[in-house]
Amino acid sequence: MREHSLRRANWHRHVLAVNAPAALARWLVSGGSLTARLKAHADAFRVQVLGQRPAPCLADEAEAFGLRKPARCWEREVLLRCDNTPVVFAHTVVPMSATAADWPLFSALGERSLGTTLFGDPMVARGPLEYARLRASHPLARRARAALSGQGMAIPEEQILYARRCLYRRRRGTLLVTEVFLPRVAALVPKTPNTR
Ligand SMILES: C=C(O[C@@H]1C=C(C(=O)O)C=C[C@H]1O)C(=O)O
Repeated sequence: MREHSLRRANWHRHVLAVNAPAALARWLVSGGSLTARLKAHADAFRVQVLGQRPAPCLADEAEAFGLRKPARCWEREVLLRCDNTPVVFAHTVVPMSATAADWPLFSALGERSLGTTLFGDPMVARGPLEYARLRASHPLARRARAALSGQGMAIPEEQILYARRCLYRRRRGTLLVTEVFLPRVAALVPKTPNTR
């Protein structure tokens, strides 16, 4: 069944526009690497790779890239797991127009976090965060739900999922990361008292 990849979300520059519960809003606006922050809330952190393959980007991703229609991209989808609980579904797309020199580490990442390659590289420019409420019909909400099926953590269809996205640039390449925050992220507790 076509997953309505033309379904778009309304992406906002200000987090208040998505009216997220406070426990989620804190994660949506968190600066720096999400990986580093999640690691501070878990004894064990894992990037579970769901797939990395060629695929057309979504309609609202084409818009973010300034393209008139979806372009073929390298697509990477992962679940970020804290103490084996999935807390974020992350979806990253790199237009095929980018060269290996633009994102030298992307293709061979495996279960290493993408964040470690983005935040450690002075050549990477990070754009502003954007926020959205994803209804069940949004392709990324569908994929996040599908990724959790069979893990006893089914998300009710009527539940809104909160997401953020960020455009990164390096040399002539662009890379768009979208993070869909799963309900269980709200229950994470810092492992060290001064972590927010
Ligand atoms: C961008 C980051 O990398 C994280 C890791 C990702 C991956 O390995 O695919 C994708 C999105 C992020 O949540 C980060 O840590 O901030």
